[in-house]
Amino acid sequence: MTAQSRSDDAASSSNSTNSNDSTKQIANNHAKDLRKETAMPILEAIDITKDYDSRVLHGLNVAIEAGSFVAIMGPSGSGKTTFLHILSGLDRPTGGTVKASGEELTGMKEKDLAALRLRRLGFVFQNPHLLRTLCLLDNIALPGFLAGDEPREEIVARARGLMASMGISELESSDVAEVSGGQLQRASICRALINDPEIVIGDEPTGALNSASAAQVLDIMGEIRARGTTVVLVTHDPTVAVRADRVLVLVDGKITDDVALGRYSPDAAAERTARVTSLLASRGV
Ligand SMILES: Nc1ncnc2c1ncn2[C@@H]1O[C@H](COP(=O)(O)OP(=O)(O)OP(=O)(O)O)[C@@H](O)[C@H]1O
Repeated sequence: MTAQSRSDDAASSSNSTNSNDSTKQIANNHAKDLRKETAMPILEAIDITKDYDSRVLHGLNVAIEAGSFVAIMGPSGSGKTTFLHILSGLDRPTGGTVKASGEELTGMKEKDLAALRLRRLGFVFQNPHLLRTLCLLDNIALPGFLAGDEPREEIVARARGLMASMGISELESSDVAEVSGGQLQRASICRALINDPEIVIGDEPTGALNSASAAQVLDIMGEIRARGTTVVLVTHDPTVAVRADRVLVLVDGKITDDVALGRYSPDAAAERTARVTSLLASRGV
């Protein structure tokens, strides 16, 4: 066990009570009015292709419903991250169209895309890209300041509420280098949520965490989604994918499987894990 994972374990056990509260508070902070949902997909990929030296995405079509939790899986190099970046406006496709709530991202100017990413999407990566020059509270509040829609005190209050909900209140003034990987990832989820996004995008958000911290992050993701925020994750890990209600498998830049698992419940975890594992095995993953 590494020093980092030991400190994650300590953090996760000392924060277990907070984590239970966490979910309620996230819910309050990020409750979406489900009645506002429409039948229009919140994200839609139409005939997406991407060429580097050769073609890596081959005409992908996916419609993601508002409020759903989608896991994208597949072998290394199959195009998962490329597709996620295109879906979320971090990258542009070579061909095809991406729509967010019916609005085309593909032809948007970079300035408008950046504004959309800032206000409507929240990103959680395997390695949290927090700024070393800022304390955790300021890192979390920063996207709120950048959006510039609200008084700073309100943004800071929301950042504090999110930190409390994730059990990391005591780390407000900490430097990025002073906290464990699990705590850092919880801070990066707070940052992703600060502008109350419609969609949380994750690229292996538990990939660098020990199992206790990973489970905590997954519980948080599940709660975010349970309140109506759409969650789209890339993952290699079947224990992450079983939390999703839909699993897409990408092999050689094509969607080979699109499987509806239904809502996660812990009682069905083993059965769902077996289903996802056998699906991946059938694709040679
Ligand atoms: N910026 C780039 N320039 C050139 N080729 C790239 C670039 N980004 C990705 N690729 C190539 O595109 C293909 C798909 O890469 P991508 O990272 O999307 O796969 P992945 O399924 O996410 O892989 P992993 O699971 O290992 O992260 C790979 O062959 C990769 O080498």
